[in-house]
Amino acid sequence: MALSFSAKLMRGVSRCAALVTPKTAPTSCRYFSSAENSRVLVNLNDKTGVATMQLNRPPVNSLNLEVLTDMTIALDKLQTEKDCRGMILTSSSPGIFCAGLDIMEMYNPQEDRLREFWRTLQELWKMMYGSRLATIAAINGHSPAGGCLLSLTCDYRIMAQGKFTIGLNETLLGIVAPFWFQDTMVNTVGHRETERALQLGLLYSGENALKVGLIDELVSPEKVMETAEGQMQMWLKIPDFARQLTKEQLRGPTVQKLAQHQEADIDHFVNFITKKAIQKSLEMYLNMLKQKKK
Ligand SMILES: CCCCC/C=C/C(=O)SCCNC(=O)CCNC(=O)[C@H](O)C(C)(C)COP(=O)(O)OP(=O)(O)OC[C@H]1O[C@@H](n2cnc3c(N)ncnc32)[C@H](O)[C@@H]1OP(=O)(O)O
Repeated sequence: MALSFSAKLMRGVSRCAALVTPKTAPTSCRYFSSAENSRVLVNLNDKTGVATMQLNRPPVNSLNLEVLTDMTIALDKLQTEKDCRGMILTSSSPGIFCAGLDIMEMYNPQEDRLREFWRTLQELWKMMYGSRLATIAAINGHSPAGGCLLSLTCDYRIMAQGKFTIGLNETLLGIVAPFWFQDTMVNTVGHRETERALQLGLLYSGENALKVGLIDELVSPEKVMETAEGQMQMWLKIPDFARQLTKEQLRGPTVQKLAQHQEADIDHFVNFITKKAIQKSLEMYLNMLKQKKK
């Protein structure tokens, strides 16, 4: 019998999210670590109640089914830790925050896996966007497409200065950002800027992202984490219930919209991505990525 998503999540939690304290860990830090979930590195500081989740899938932290599953399991686990109040999302590879969805999941896909991949992304998005935790994205490198989406689910974004870019560039791949990607962007930068950004597949420099409000701060790469930690302290000064209810009022309707159309969105995604013309566009984009290296 097929397991529901939440049943899979629970199975995953008991399987891999045990809290382990390595000998070298500071006593206030608990690490969620096991060979199985090392694609995301998570630790929770018991003194501050702040967790750090690092994407850890070199070379570019592209999001495949396994990474998305591990993130979902880790976030679920953190949210059930009553002392955990905030989370900083970052990458273990300075220079690359996240290259977005793993294009190989969408190129020549097996339908069952493709469906599971998309459902897991939907679930992660709903959990992140509606999280009870205060969430801050410490964007320490490039953040296109799904990487930008992940950062947009957070409450605050800090990006590293440099030649890094961020944006929902799906149209450059010949694909279309679904309505809930668009909604998240509209809620952040407004309708007009989203129209321009999504149609043109804009990848913003840090300076331009700051101008349009896609990020909240632009700091030198070595200051990204300490800025995130400082900002988190401000968010945690607010009583949790007041902050959480306010977030729920603002974001709840957007989350509900996807929840109500989730199955139709999966059908639409599978139907769209498996079209010959779309497969051709993905192939050309993958070739372009490879050519860029030569
Ligand atoms: C209805 C449909 C909706 C679908 C919504 C889709 C959302 C998405 O997120 S689609 C993915 C969009 N992502 C991108 O456009 C980013 C593509 N990548 C890049 O631009 C760059 O890789 C970079 C700026 C993120 C990093 O550049 P650099 O450090 O120079 O690294 P390389 O380009 O050499 O990449 C190394 C290696 O990784 C492969 N790769 C990069 N991104 C992806 C990806 N998203 N998925 C799969 N593979 C990726 C790249 O091809 C290289 O592979 P090798 O040549 O085999 O080493």
